[in-house]
Amino acid sequence: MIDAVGLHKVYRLKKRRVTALNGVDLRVEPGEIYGVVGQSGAGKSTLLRTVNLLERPDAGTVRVGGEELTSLRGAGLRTARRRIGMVHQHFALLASRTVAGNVAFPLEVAGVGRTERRARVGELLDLVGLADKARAHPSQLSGGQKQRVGIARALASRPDVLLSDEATSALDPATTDSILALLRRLRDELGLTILLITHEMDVIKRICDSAAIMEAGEFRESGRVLDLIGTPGSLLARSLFPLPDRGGPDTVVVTYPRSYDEPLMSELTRRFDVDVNILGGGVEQVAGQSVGRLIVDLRGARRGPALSYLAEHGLLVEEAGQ
Ligand SMILES: Nc1ncnc2c1ncn2[C@@H]1O[C@H](COP(=O)(O)OP(=O)(O)OP(=O)(O)O)[C@@H](O)[C@H]1O
Repeated sequence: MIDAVGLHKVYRLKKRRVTALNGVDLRVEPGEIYGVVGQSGAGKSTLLRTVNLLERPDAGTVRVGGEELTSLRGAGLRTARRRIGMVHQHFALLASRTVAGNVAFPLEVAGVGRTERRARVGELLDLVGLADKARAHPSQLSGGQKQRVGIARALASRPDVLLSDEATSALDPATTDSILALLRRLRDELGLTILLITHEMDVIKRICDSAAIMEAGEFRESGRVLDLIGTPGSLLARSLFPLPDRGGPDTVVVTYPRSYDEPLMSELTRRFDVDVNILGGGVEQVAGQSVGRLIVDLRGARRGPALSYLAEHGLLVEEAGQ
């Protein structure tokens, strides 16, 4: 659905040049929730703004739904952009307009008639659970409610793609949960494709199917979240499951990249007569699976076969020192 290839962007300031995108390739499949995570200055906002051509890349192409946006300008680009909604961290609502007026705004700009506009605004407010707030003004709403208005407005033109610029960063944890749940429901019900940027690993863990870790204008790694977690040396796995820096020569890191019903650790003790001492780790729900990562001391004459047994069962085993 989104296919961006070879994106480069350099900002030229008075005394220096800042490379915000340095050869980024991004592919987001239809109906996928894709998260780009990185620290401040990594280039996430520039990437997001490049996907809908609010920022024109110096090099590279952007295709959305098969259409090459980088080849469009003017009215053609404006029409193509209607297929892409955008949600902002600080909501960007018009204070003087009611909730309904804010949601109606893009429809007015697009020349949609009054009767159709009213019906559509009603549908959208229902969709985000704010039907009773149509006449309220933004100042009367909580942060979570404001973001729901932002989402309803972004969906007004029935886009296929939603871009989310740190949509939950200004919200408390419980409200963040409810907005993430809403985004997932919208993906499921409307078949939306969602590209979000965030500095919170938790957002990746909670709703993303795929993710990229961005640093200094580049993707350090990218792919399906569960595949990345199961890849040796994965930065994403390390960030999602920080482990204590402990252990010695017998210590391994064991990653479960999907849910397992079998009690593998006790099986290991029984079958191979090894001592298993868990030094740290955790199990979390990621992309609908119970995924875990443990740092374990594993000792005994049959340590080697025990580790092979884990690997044969699809677990990733890495020596802790590596
Ligand atoms: N309009 C601009 N003019 C000059 N430099 C810019 C501009 N926009 C971004 N930059 C610079 O480009 C780099 C990438 O910025 P960008 O905002 O894309 O990163 P980010 O990962 O989204 O960070 P943040 O989370 O802080 O917004 C930074 O060094 C930033 O200072």
